[in-house]
Amino acid sequence: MPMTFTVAVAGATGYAGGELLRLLSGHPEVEIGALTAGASAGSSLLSHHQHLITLADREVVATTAENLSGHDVVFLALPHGASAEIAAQLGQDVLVIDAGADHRLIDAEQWRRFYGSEHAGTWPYGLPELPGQRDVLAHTQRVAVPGCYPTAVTLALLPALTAGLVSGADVVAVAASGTSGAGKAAKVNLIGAEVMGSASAYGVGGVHRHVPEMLQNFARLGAATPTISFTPVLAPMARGILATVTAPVPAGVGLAEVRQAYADAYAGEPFVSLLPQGLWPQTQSVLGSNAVHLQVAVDEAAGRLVAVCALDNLTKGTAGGAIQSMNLALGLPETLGLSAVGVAP
Ligand SMILES: NC(=O)C1=CN([C@@H]2O[C@H](COP(=O)(O)OP(=O)(O)OC[C@H]3O[C@@H](n4cnc5c(N)ncnc54)[C@H](OP(=O)(O)O)[C@@H]3O)[C@@H](O)[C@H]2O)C=CC1
Ligand SMILES: CC(=O)N[C@@H](CCC(=O)OP(=O)(O)O)C(=O)O
Repeated sequence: MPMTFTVAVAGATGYAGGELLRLLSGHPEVEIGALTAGASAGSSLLSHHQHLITLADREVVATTAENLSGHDVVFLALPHGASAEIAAQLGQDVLVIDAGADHRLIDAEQWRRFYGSEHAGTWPYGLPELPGQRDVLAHTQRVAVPGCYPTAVTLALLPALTAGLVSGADVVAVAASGTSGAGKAAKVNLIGAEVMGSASAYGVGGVHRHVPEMLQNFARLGAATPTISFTPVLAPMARGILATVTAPVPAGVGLAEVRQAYADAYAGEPFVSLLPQGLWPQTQSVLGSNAVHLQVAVDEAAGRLVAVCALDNLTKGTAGGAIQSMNLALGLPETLGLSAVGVAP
């Protein structure tokens, strides 16, 4: 094993690629190698990410197996489909970490239904907080990084599911996301005049492609027949996700029991925190960090547990989670190069 690992980033000009490079620039055990993209190959990295000043001399090249070869680690931050295509051309000896969705789902039929293409197969899922998942990630050359909403919704409900306080049926989740979650490609609904001062729901009615990923995670956590109604909301901010997740809880289950389950489940977690009572998660507190902030309540009149979760979609929701998984797969300390401290205000 080398002391320093060489790392390539495909999709370097996008938002996920940019966040990967911001974090990798401060990682003590990596050396940044090839940076690739699509149509913008041939341009300077700084023309896409002015904040990455320490990489000012770098040029973006085409996303080819040849340009990505010769590295210890390859991060894929490409659109769905493109990552599976290039991944199939990379050797088994290289650690490949896919920030996209191509290798997340187990069920090929669900993939076809929500993504409308052929299933590329299933890779180990890069959510170390799932029980037993650190062992899986410690012995893998392939990682499928979770979607940003599934990370928030899964971590919001994980302790309640593993403690048997909720069954995973009749879950309702509403999550507001910053616009960087939609990527950097120009779209009319993302221009300033449409987004500034306005929040809007989209993907309503069980059609968002993160639904099967959330249900898959609930099943991993013991839910026999999970169901979820998920509504994403576009919020007028660049980064951050605030997810409110509710589920039926049996009569007699009180806040003290619920809080204990969350405190126990996340006691040793470096990035996931149950906030002290009275504090509610806010996106500004986690921005730029790999932190996940949680708070819980029991709505006795409604008979539902309420869990609120905040994370940064580009950090724990993508690039930070990817680097956390990389650290585990390379045998490095899991938290290396990552911070749990946000940049508020
Ligand atoms: N943004 C987020 O919060 C999250 C993103 N993800 C996933 O990460 C991946 C990247 O997302 P994001 O950064 O937001 O997207 P962006 O649109 O911001 O970036 C996409 C990147 O892929 C490159 N690219 C596009 N098409 C091709 C192609 N055919 N061949 C090679 N390169 C190509 C683009 O290069 P060029 O400049 O040349 O167009 C760009 O570098 C996606 O799979 C997304 O779903 C996952 C979780 C959260
Ligand atoms: C605000 C916004 O548009 N968010 C994206 C989710 C981003 C994400 O997690 O990406 P994957 O495509 O890799 O799953 C969306 O809803 O499609």
